[in-house]
Amino acid sequence: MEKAQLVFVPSPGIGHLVSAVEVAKLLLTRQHQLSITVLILNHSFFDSKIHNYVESQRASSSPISNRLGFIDLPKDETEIFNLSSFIERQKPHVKEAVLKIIQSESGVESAQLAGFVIDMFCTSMIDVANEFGVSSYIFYTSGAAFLGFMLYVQKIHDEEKFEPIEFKDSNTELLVPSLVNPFPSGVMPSALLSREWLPPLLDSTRRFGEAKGIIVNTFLELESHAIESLKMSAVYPVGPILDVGSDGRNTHREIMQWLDDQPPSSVVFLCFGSHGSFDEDQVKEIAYALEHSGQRFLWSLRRPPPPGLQVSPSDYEDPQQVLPEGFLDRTVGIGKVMGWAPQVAVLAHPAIGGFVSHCGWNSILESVWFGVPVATWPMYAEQQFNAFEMVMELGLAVEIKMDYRKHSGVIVNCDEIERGINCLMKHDSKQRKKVKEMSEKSRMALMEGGSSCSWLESLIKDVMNNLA
Ligand SMILES: O=c1ccn([C@@H]2O[C@H](COP(=O)(O)OP(=O)(O)O[C@H]3O[C@H](CO)[C@@H](O)[C@H](O)[C@H]3O)[C@@H](O)[C@H]2O)c(=O)[nH]1
Repeated sequence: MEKAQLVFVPSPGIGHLVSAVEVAKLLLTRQHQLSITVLILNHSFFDSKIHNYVESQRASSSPISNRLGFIDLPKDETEIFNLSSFIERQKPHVKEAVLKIIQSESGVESAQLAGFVIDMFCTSMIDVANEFGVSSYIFYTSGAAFLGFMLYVQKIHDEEKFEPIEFKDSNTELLVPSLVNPFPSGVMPSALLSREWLPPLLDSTRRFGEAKGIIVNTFLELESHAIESLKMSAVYPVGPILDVGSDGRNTHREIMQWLDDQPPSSVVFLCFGSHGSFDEDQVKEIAYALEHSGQRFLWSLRRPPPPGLQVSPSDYEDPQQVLPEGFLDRTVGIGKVMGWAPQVAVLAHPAIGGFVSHCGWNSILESVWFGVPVATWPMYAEQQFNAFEMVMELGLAVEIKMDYRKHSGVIVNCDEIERGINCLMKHDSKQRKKVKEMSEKSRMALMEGGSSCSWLESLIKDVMNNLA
């Protein structure tokens, strides 16, 4: 069999990059004639997490390491960051990197370029794949229901002049093919209400049909209705694709040891993704709720970036400066406050009984994988949609809020938060039972003969056939 080469172009966010690299690893493990180069888009605004992650991947050694390469593209120094124009400016860099790969692969035993795997936000890279005369596959880092939602919104936007922002205030519902329940106006995802994000999102969605396939980070048993509703070119639900390797003990020994000392399923974990942070007033309401609830807790609390700066939140040197006076002393026996958390290791720990989450898709898949029920607190991007799906469609979450939006000025009060947390931590809830069952299904999906494993095989076959 001929050797094949794929080029991956992930979006430069940790929630996109990690799962793209994990898909690459899955493909390489199953197909030994394949090698993959991941192109790392580079901007001076990006935080060090991306760089550190890539370095850790470069340093790790496994049987597939010699077939998985990373290339850093030249750093873009443009002052104001706008994703779609940034991606557009990367095209010549991508082209140059791919030309170099092809030239270095010119021997007899060389691997032929079999296609591009392009992140859902980088669809303009289809143009570059076309220049090389190879197929494009989209990697969709969110769920199948949201993919179906975007396809539907794009259709009614183009055909019936549907405007998400007008719908949001209409108090009506949408009948979306990828959802079982009517979709209420209040949970229209923040990204679709943004002047900056809506046009590129619609542009990307319009181009999905040009791809030879769409690889979705989901699995059939989780989103069966949504997956079956997608009537378009090949969709490959090959998930859940997660990086569940670390046990957190190298970097967060003290926190992990504290968890070791807590009873099973007794701790509520609060964590809001790579861009989640709250103003001081909201932080205090969360603190009051935790204290009143009496539940054990582990809270990843992060400092918002300075106003107007599009950078990620950072960790507080001293979180006491935003917490109610004496909070840390009063809760010393039952809770911990920290910055960036080793989320996967925390969710894997038997002491964790519930997860207050912003509902980023990776966080959702991680909660499912480890069988931890979620309380929804969406903030940005498509998270309001995911919260709706988790509570109403899948029954895997309870609601703290489904329609919260970052920078909306709304403050969720402590009673509402406390009610949500107590509901989340109930031992015999139907959500807990259901998420445990789904956890087992998620693991089976990836086993030999499981649904995702079979989809992965068909994807590999399709990629290898490109060389025929
Ligand atoms: O303190 C933290 C916070 C996050 N994480 C990890 O970072 C990832 C975060 O991913 P995700 O939960 O998907 O959230 P975002 O970083 O917000 O991801 C973006 O990308 C996702 C995939 O497209 C979307 O679903 C989200 O809405 C979008 O904001 C997860 O693997 C977490 O385990 C940590 O390890 N520690």
